[in-house]
Amino acid sequence: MGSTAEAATMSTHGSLAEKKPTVVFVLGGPGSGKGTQCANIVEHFGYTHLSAGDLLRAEIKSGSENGTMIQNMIKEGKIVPSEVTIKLLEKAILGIDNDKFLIDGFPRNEENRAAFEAVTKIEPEFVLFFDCPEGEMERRLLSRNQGREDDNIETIRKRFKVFLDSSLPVIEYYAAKGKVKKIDAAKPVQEVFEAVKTIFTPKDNKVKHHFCAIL
Ligand SMILES: Nc1ncnc2c1ncn2[C@@H]1O[C@H](COP(=O)(O)OP(=O)(O)O)[C@@H](O)[C@H]1O
Ligand SMILES: Nc1ccn([C@@H]2O[C@H](COP(=O)(O)OP(=O)(O)O)[C@@H](O)[C@H]2O)c(=O)n1
Ligand SMILES: [Mg+2]
Repeated sequence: MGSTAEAATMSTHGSLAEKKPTVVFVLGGPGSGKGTQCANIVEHFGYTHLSAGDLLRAEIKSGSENGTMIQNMIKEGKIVPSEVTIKLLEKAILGIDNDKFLIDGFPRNEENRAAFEAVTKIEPEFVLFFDCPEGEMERRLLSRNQGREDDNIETIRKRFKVFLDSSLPVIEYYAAKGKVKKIDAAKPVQEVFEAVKTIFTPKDNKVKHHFCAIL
């Protein structure tokens, strides 16, 4: 998490439309395990993890002029205007010397999606979608213990509604383009990561492993 906060304060050069990094969007309901699995992917596959929520929380802490507005929206489970979030993502990506990024928790609505596309001209490689029943997500959020102001039952219910009304349509948009890789996220962390690994492992590697196994 520290790395996203640091990156957000680093100097920037050029624009995202120029840098054109490889981007994977990591989506799923609140508590589906996006952050947990992104940490695993970073360790094994050389991506940099950027959580839109972490960047927004760092922006509140930095005392920025938008801080109070962001804080109020997060408390209500609402989606912060794209302009703010995209600026933070852009600054982070341009400040990090890598060309492969996991963008976690973004785009969360149609406005996020269309604005990112218009500003950066970047199409995601694919969209990783962690599919998890609401009851399981609720249990996880209520025991997350990270001191988050939005992990209370009242805000959690609002976040679930925003997910169904605004975020699922974005996933459906990419599904219609054949870009969604759906994962059953209700299983234990390690089992979910086995499924994630299959997606990130290059195909020729899979073939090699297969031959090694039968030799
Ligand atoms: N597969 C899993 N099974 C059980 N608990 C999980 C699993 N994945 C994550 N968790 C826990 O659930 C909580 C939410 O996970 P997190 O990765 O923060 O989700 P998200 O970023 O999607 O909100 C954390 O406390 C995390 O440790
Ligand atoms: N693209 C985004 C991502 C998060 N957010 C805000 O940040 C909150 C927390 O997002 P998060 O991704 O850290 O939450 P989790 O899904 O990880 O639980 C959301 O409920 C929104 O209020 C946003 O406004 N726009
Ligand atoms: Mg998260």
